[in-house]
Amino acid sequence: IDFKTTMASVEFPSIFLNASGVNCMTVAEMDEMINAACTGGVVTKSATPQQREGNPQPRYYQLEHGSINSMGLPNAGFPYYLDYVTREHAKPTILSVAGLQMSDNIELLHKIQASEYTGLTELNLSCPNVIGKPQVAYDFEETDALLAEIFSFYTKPLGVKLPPYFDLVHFDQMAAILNKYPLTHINTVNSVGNGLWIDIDTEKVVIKPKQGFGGLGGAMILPTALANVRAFRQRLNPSIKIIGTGGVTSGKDVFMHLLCGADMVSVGTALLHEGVGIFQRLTDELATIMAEKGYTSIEDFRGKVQDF
Ligand SMILES: C=Cc1c(C(=O)O)[nH]c(=O)[nH]c1=O
Repeated sequence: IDFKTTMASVEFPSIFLNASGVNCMTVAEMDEMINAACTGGVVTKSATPQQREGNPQPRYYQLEHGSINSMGLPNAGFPYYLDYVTREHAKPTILSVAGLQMSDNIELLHKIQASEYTGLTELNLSCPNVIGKPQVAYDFEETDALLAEIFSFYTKPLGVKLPPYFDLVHFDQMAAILNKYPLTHINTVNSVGNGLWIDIDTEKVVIKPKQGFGGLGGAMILPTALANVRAFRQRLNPSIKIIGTGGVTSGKDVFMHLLCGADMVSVGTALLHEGVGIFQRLTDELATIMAEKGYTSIEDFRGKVQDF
């Protein structure tokens, strides 16, 4: 069974990607993603105009059923990632960018528009860990204004990385905004913002930044991720594809994301813990499920989750 897929006329040899932020900070990590079996390509760490150290450590902690992080957008800086994605690679790249304010986002997209890069870009509207900065995608007016400004000049393939929403009216409002713009895709969900975990022996929080508040990932956020994938698939123009992210640790989870309508699936927390070998495992497990059910193509079941 081949799991290749096409998004914005870019052919991905597999539906699997890394979640931005995991295994994608350096050339070595991005090359490892591209060279690994069963990956569709690589998504870069969200790039800011300048290189950033990020928040003080410890800023990541593994929980029993997931993770909590307040990395603070550490990255090598926009030129580093633009240079990487502009070079030839065996598989496609998605350049992730995250401004620290509106003007950064506009500036970065002007630079990409003017560059040689013709691949996909993903605008991260959902970083929960830049101290003092709200997630743009929770401000509907700002998101609308930003996309209007961007699409007044940007003509290359562009998607957005969204935070999870938890209210059906918010899905309606956000989808109505997104449907106004020629987006190639949405990537949903980013981490569930500002969770908290405590070590009861020390009675202290487990990460240093933001008094222990950080974005949640991993198995425990799978139900939230599935709801966001399904809700946006139901509401968005079919031309806007969906990268399903959040909570994937097994072929079953991939199958559920696809049933909800995901076109591609990305893996964060589980990739960090298992390494790039996870993509062969997810491929094999998904193929086994499909064989058991008599499906020969993802199109046999994509988006076909049934109501009760
Ligand atoms: C880009 C910053 C992000 C970060 C971070 O660098 O703190 N963590 C996340 O879980 N999601 C993000 O979008």
